[in-house]
Amino acid sequence: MSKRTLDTFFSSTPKKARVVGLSPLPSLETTNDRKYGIENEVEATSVPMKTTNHPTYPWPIPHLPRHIAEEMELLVTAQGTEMRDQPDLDLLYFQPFIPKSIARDLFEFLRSELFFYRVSYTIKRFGKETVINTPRFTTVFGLDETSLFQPDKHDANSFPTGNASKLPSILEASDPSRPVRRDKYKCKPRPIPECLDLLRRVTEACTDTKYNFCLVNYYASGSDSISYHSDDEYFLGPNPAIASFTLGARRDFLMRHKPPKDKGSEPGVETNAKDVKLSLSSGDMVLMRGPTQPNWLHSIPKRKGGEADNGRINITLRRAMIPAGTENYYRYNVGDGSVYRWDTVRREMVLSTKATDS
Ligand SMILES: O=C(O)CCC(=O)C(=O)O
Ligand SMILES: [Fe+2]
Repeated sequence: MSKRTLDTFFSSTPKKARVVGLSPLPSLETTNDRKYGIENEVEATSVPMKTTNHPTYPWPIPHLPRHIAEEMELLVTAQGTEMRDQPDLDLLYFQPFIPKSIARDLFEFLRSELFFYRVSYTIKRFGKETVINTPRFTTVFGLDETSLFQPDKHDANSFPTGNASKLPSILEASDPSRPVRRDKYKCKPRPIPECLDLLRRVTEACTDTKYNFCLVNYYASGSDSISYHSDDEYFLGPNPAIASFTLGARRDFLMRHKPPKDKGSEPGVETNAKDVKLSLSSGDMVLMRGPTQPNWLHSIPKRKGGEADNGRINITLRRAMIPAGTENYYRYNVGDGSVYRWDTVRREMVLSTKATDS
């Protein structure tokens, strides 16, 4: 089958590729192309780099370099392999979704340009307040289904900038002429930057599913991890579909069936479900859908040595239905701590001197 772009995917007469969301000026992304892979573009030093900005961002996030964006546009017909060989399991596994030709540059770009957090929070465990230090870097963008960001009047890809205490409006999705009540959100939601929104749009086309949140994890080494959990919170609605991408180092992704309710027996015993282990490599995407989240747990366990220490980015796309989802995601993925940025010389995440003004 010939490759189709997002544009042609939705129209009956295939047109020449016009990259959705990319600047019509051919020279705008050359600065980034030189930094993240392509060396031989035309010089365009006087043209500013295109970015997404918003008062909640610690710094503007550049659009994707053109060579990455153009490849991504071609992915709308990517085909995954179904995995439904265990009870209650429904996975669509793309090996890869993002081709190797751009996976490395996309990884380097996102690691360098996004802002990250190392979130701590307290929970009550056995009646005692316990501090949990999230064992990975996180960041999040998006807004639940009940609201919309007010785009900039002149450019649908940017948002009014200015003083964070005077945030631009978030609008009621049911009546976009109306800003939301001041107390609708305690957190300060952040729009999905264009560089991640292109991935969101392409994934929507491939998976026939809508997403309004983009969560990003950075596992700096094999000591970073995520413990067994399921993403089946009530604010995602029943049987939520979650698209989960890997960039950078290969890591094991483990899945196990939840123990049958009220029986107190070992996992898998009554369902005959076997544990699942996927070795996720750069560019892979796993779509978890149907009964998977209510019935299965997943994790990225700690690992000693090997390529894990080169760093891995995970991106998940999800759809939150109500404001409780927005509050939850910002609390656990941004929190109220300091912002980190990748230091290209030290080759590690460092505390940024730029204070978050959100
Ligand atoms: O890093 C991964 O592959 C999994 C991340 C995950 O499960 C999550 O963020 O909920
Ligand atoms: Fe998860």
